[in-house]
Amino acid sequence: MVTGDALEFREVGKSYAVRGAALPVIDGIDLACPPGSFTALIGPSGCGKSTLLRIAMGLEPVDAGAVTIGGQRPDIARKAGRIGVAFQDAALLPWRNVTENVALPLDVLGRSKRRAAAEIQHLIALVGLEKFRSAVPAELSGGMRQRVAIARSLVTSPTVLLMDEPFGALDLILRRQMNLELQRIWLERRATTLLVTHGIDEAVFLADRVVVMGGRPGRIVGTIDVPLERPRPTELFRTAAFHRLTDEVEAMLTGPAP
Ligand SMILES: Nc1ncnc2c1ncn2[C@@H]1O[C@H](COP(=O)(O)OP(=O)(O)OP(=O)(O)O)[C@@H](O)[C@H]1O
Repeated sequence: MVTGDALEFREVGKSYAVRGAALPVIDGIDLACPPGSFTALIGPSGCGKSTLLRIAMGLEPVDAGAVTIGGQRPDIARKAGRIGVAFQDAALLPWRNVTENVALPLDVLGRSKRRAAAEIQHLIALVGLEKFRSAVPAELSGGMRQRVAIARSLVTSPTVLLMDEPFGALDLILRRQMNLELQRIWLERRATTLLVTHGIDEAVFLADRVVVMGGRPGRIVGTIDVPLERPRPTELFRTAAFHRLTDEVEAMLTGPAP
């Protein structure tokens, strides 16, 4: 089993230059994700969630504070294959089949695909696509493409998994099914996971805790722990305990009633 690395944001601040002026996007973000934890990040559009993920990937520099993965800089962790990423757009290469798309991060890192052949097949089975190994993306549904993207995100055995609305484009039924699958995969792999989502249900169903952000500049307004046992069944979506938690997240997200 892969052991997750700690992912830590310490007093992170970031501005973008917009028409000559510095526009603060996030400010004073302090967030420690312990090894093997699952954190969901939720907040209004434009509050800087994707920016935080890009910083954690080492793709954006910070203006203040620091982010570390297992105590190291994110760009170093990324180049060592310790970060897996999955986004709303599965972004598969249309000319590559499922096996070749899953293997893509190995090509990028210059690693041997031959040595990883068994792991690639294991991941394809893990996301339920054994029969589609040789299919190209045009032959797959949206949900199947997203499964390929999740298998691809795990192929370097990352210790940290960063997901930005991975199921945002899917309908509710498929989304719930993918939530169950992601839970199963996470229970098997235990990478430290940070999931950005607009779905309060999805956040509570999957995470150990839900971190709520507020906007302009983006900052953390609160955290709600989810003390529900795993594996969590889909019946959970209909329980009072679940609704108490989603109500709590919603209240924090929308602020006090006028
Ligand atoms: N490269 C950039 N240059 C200038 N401004 C940017 C840049 N990238 C993002 N922004 C701005 O930073 C803010 C935060 O964007 P970000 O995409 O991180 O928000 P988000 O919370 O992920 O939003 P959403 O939920 O809509 O995806 C937005 O106001 C956006 O316009």
